[in-house]
Amino acid sequence: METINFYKTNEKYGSLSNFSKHEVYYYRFWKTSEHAFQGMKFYGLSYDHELLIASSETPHEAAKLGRSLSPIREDWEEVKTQIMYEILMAKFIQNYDAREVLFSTGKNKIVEHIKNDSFWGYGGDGNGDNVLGMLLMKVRDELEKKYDDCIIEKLPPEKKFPEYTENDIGWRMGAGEDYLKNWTLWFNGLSKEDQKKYKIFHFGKP
Ligand SMILES: Nc1nc(O)c(N)c(N[C@@H]2O[C@H](COP(=O)(O)O)[C@@H](O)[C@H]2O)n1
Repeated sequence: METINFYKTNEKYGSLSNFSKHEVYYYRFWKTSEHAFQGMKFYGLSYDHELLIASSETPHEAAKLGRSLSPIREDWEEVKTQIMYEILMAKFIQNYDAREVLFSTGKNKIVEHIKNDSFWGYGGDGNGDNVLGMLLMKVRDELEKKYDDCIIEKLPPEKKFPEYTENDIGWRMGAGEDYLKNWTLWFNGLSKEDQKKYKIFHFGKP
């Protein structure tokens, strides 16, 4: 088994970094998964801080803000790993090209090669916890297993809500609106080949 190190976003495995340019929808739209992670430190606590991070231009700015603004959520240490997992799931479901990079790591070990972070990364001497690498491997293994099933199980909006007509107000509010928004993000994140497969499965033609 090889070890795959990643750090800089312009390198081969750069899409695995939270700093890679992949938009994520997680409670709201964020420019990168780093924006999402840093913003969640203030979720339900300070909308102003959340908004400041959401509107920051780069993931570096988002990280700087997230590490300097205060106070952060009291439960942050307990919830941060689960939140990172959910954000990564969202990122790799919603971004086909990033998912391809993740899948290209095969069964190999993934390590965030960062010297000054011994929680999320390898920590300089290899004794770091590498939590980000562990989560990426978990997301990779779960998505690889479920992806095909997911394509088949996720109903098109018109099949999920057969009572709604094409211009129904139900698509612009409540459950119909949420489903349509999430479904569109999910569908747009599929490869062209998977979109075709999905249409054939549900509608009998691409
Ligand atoms: N590029 C980069 N620079 C650093 O200094 C880092 N610590 C990281 N690691 C990433 O930072 C995020 C966590 O930040 P907190 O310190 O918990 O606020 C997470 O995305 C790590 O992957 N990256």
